[in-house]
Amino acid sequence: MASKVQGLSEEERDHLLPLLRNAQWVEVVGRDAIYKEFIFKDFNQAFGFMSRVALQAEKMDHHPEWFNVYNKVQITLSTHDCGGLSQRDITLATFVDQASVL
Ligand SMILES: C[C@H](O)[C@H](O)[C@H]1CNC2=NC(N)=NC(=O)C2=N1
Repeated sequence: MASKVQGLSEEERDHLLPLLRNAQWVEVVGRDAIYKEFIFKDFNQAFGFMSRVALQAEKMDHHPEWFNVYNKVQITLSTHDCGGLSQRDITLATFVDQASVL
């Protein structure tokens, strides 16, 4: 069974969510999750990005919900093990942003 993951505290949310919003992540309505859309030059760039994120996700054992068509990748991050946002989503969001500009 997946062990318990702590959700973000109110203090952590107050600190972290504005930083994420500055980086164009939005809070999903009706669900404790964050979302961002990435547009690349073409499918090759989009899939290269997804490959980098996929390898990191496996390393972290923390996986994105995502949707890709051609050059567009839409990503939702949330932690199923705590039913909402945790530090793991923040860490993965930071990695995703870095991987999107390589
Ligand atoms: C068993 C396995 O470690 C868990 O199910 C992991 C896998 N990847 C995961 N990914 C995400 N986004 N949330 C989780 O709670 C999660 N849990």
